[in-house]
Amino acid sequence: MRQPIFIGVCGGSGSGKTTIVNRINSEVPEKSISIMEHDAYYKDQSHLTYEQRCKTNYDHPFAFDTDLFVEHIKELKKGSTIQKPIYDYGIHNRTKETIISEPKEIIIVEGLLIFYEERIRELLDIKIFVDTDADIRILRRIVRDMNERKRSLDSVINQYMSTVRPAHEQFIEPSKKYADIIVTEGGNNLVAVDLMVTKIKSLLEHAYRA
Ligand SMILES: Nc1ncnc2c1ncn2[C@@H]1O[C@H](COP(=O)(O)OP(=O)(O)O)[C@@H](O)[C@H]1O
Ligand SMILES: Nc1ccn([C@@H]2O[C@H](COP(=O)(O)O)[C@@H](O)[C@H]2O)c(=O)n1
Repeated sequence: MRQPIFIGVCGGSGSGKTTIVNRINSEVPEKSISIMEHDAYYKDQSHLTYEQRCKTNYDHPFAFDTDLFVEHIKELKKGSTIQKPIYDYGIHNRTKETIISEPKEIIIVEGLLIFYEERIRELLDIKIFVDTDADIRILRRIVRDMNERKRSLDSVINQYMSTVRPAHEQFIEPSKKYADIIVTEGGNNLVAVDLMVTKIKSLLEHAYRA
């Protein structure tokens, strides 16, 4: 197998990164893509109590174990299999389990800060930024965090004002300039999904022929 192609999908929280990645993944041949979520690499916080973990700033680069993330991406690039951490937003911590991630032809790297972090950015072959207005992002985040991440409305609003919004302005929005492609609206942008799927299928065809 040739070296994998790394496609980065970046954007603010609630922009639709996960939705677009899942859509692309469901439309390409089975088992041709591995997904590397930067969120899975939030630092292990087992030494802290739950109350202390609630106070962590999860939107700052310090919250992530980017060393391990970069090491794992490089392992995949070399053709090795990795043990990817599994993150549980409900307890603000990694679980004890890991999941095997294999070096497929296409590797999608997803996260808030993947374009901000130069050492991640430089490993990406194609960089896509999902650009969604702030009002839409916060509305989506309220619904998702209350339904899926067991958060109260008050906690979502407080977190948004104290860390999510400032980090978006400081780290995420300025990193948009590194994008090769800017996709509006996220997962329901079917034209963007179709373009990416077509590109990936063509890369796969060349990989099999090479
Ligand atoms: N185009 C869209 N229209 C409506 N809801 C969307 C759209 N894209 C994503 N969502 C919803 O918004 C929430 C956040 O989307 P998600 O893909 O998790 O964003 P991100 O990974 O960027 O934080 C999810 O509940 C998702 O179902
Ligand atoms: N324990 C945690 C860890 C992260 N978050 C928030 O998740 C956001 C990133 O995930 P997206 O799918 O929305 O990109 C980030 O903005 C963190 O605030 C959290 O709330 N709790």
